[in-house]
Amino acid sequence: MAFKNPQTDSFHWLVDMLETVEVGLVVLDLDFRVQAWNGFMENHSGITSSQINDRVLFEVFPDIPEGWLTRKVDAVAMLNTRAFTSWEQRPYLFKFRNTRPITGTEEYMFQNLTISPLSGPTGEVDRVCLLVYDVTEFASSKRALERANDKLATLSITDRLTGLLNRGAWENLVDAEYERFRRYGQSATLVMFDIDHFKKVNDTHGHLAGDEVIRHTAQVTLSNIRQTDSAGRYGGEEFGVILPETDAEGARIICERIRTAIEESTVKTTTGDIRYTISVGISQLEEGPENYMQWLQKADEGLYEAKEGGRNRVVVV
Ligand SMILES: Nc1nc2c(ncn2[C@@H]2O[C@H](COP(=O)(O)OP(=O)(O)OP(=O)(O)O)[C@@H](O)[C@H]2O)c(=O)[nH]1
Repeated sequence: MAFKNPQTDSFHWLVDMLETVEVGLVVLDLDFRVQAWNGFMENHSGITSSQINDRVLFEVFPDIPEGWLTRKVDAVAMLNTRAFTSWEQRPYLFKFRNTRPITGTEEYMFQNLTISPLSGPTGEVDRVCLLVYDVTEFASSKRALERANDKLATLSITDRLTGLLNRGAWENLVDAEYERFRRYGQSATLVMFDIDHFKKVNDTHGHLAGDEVIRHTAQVTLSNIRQTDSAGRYGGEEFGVILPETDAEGARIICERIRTAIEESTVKTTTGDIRYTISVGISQLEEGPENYMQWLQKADEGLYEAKEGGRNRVVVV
């Protein structure tokens, strides 16, 4: 390690210690010329202290964000105070490959960084010391945990068969839409629909083919609604869609499109081709329902009427 001119013998053991410690230690003068570079930095960069000694850091490591580090170091030197950056703000300063076996999935070493002012004999800050901590294991497990939590959060609101919202999540949105109407008077329309004679599909073609029909229904629905609309699987073969800022007539057009698309399509399964239809109930939110459940009930009445009226139709209530 290139600590220049250690003054006394007793200084050597201190240098040895800093040489072997599992933390990166770099001393820079205020022109960013490297004055010290310990074993950790040598091992991970492949650059020895004699190779980098007195060279400008940014010339050896062009990846280092020069503007950012300059601002940090200037502030440290001017205020004579330490600065800290965590891997969450900036994953690393030195792009070192991650070599740890346990966290082998991470390509680069995550680093926390401390920058400390160092004063010369006159008491003026004329150097800074960078301490580079390898926090890959911690960062890696935290990121894995975050990914797992995200996945769990998604799973807990998603219907496995169709990828639509599950009943609980969808009902929460119906509730939220109802509250928006109560507070801001923003209208919305609710759609409930159900596959006609679905029991016969299952009985004739089997449960797996029935599942295929349910999936197909979800796909047709998704491809006919906007991103701001929310589709959910309400029950076995019953679906719901919230259409914000849409009136009943607008909803009827969308629902007719879905109904026709399904009527005209064929689901090909290993047990044969399946043709099927759906019945649809529509309820625009106006004064009347006292809670979201009553709104749901109204749309369901429309669905019931559609079934009673002969199925394969859309009824607005
Ligand atoms: N394959 C499959 N079938 C399901 C699923 N969930 C519910 N079912 C079936 O869906 C059928 C629903 O039947 P019914 O409620 O009698 O209604 P339907 O035969 O569709 O008749 P109508 O609604 O009156 O037109 C039942 O046979 C359930 O077993 C599922 O996830 N997969």
